[in-house]
Amino acid sequence: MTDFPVRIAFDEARAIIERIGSEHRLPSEQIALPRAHGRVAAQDVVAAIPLPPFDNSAMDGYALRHADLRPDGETTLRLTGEQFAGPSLDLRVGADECSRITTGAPMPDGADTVVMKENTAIEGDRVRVLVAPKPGAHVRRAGEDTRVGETVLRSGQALTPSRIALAASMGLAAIDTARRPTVAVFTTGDELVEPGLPLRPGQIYNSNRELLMGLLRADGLEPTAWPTLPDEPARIESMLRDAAQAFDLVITCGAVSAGEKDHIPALLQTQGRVHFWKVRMRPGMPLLFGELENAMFLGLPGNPVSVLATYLTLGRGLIDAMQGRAEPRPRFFARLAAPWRKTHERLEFLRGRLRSAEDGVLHVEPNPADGSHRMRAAADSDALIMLPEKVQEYPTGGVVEVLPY
Ligand SMILES: Nc1nc2c(c(=O)[nH]1)N[C@H]1C(S)=C(S)[C@@H](COP(=O)(O)OP(=O)(O)OC[C@H]3O[C@@H](n4cnc5c(N)ncnc54)[C@H](O)[C@@H]3O)O[C@H]1N2
Ligand code: MOO
Repeated sequence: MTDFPVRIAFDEARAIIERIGSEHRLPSEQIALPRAHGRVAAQDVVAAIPLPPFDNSAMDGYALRHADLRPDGETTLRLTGEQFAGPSLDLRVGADECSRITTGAPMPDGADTVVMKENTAIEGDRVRVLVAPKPGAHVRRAGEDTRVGETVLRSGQALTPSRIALAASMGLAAIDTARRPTVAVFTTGDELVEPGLPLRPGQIYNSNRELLMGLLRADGLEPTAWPTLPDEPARIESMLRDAAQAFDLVITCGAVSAGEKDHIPALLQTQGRVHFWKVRMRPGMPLLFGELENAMFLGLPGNPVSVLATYLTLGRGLIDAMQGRAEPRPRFFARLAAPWRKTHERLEFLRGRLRSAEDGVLHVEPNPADGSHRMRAAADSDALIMLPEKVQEYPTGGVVEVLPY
């Protein structure tokens, strides 16, 4: 008898992870803008200044009054000043006058239109306007992008470079963001050898550590890799406890299935807490989610492709929830470029390669090597193909959800 759900549906696993992750939301901290990239905003940003802050020119040329231009043919204006991008010189353009202006420079008083330099000829202090611009041409109006008081960023949004740049253009030097989880990464198993060392019969190189560290780093985290756990319960317990006291999230891979050396589920049941064990998905079925000491605990199955699939489909969601990310990640759909037949009823995250054709349709080519140890197939692919529970036949051209990686 267990007091936690076992062999649950993927959607249920995702819902539990999102709920528990949000309950363990990390505190927010104010952080300098250059360090906020990739984090999640923990405050709304309301525009305190308009954007652009003042009327300014969109072109290098001459600022003039449109009313002075002759409707038929050229007009000659008197050049009375020059305003470059920089501090405003408080210039004024009067009747039949113009002022030299550069892109981004404030519009002189009186001027309402800019003529591009290329459409003029200059003779001493006279400017001939060869091609008349339309009224108001090439003027960027104060506040046309953002008005004062508008909410331009919301708490829970991911801080992309464009959003950081928007905050910078409002003059913000720092922003409240969710603290990023600290993550301890463990691999397990007496068969593992670090790359660079000789391999003895029965041993394999540790590839999951690089995989998991890379996935976490690509999501903006700074994970810490611990030495590989031996298949020995006392040492596993002491190392995992150490990590769980100091980190927000502990992620292990391996030792969560049914083997005699799969010690992690028992450890969590007796010394921590299990929120669920085993999800009806392939790969990744023996996934374990719980808590140990102060940390959230994610026990990923050891097969390398299971690590990839469980991190992308559930691990990332936990990290998002812990940071209070409210914005759903974009979803993508594609047409199968070849038919597929599942040999089981579980939800499958098959690997495949995306390509888009000129008709604007995204296609995905399934890789037939579907075993969860087939890292080569995962490396040759660039997306997980989601094949729902129960359905087993997937015809060519059928629409499937894909998760690019
Ligand atoms: N009787 C059962 N056997 C298995 C079940 C089951 O339900 N009943 N589930 C299978 C499924 S599905 C998976 S997935 C695996 C998961 O097992 P574990 O999470 O306990 O992982 P391990 O046994 O430790 O390792 C599995 C596999 O992956 C290799 N591995 C482990 N760590 C690494 C690493 N860091 N780098 C590269 N490769 C690694 C390991 O050598 C094994 O080959 O269990 C099935 N069995
Ligand atoms: O579900 Mo396991 O993850 O086959 O590989």
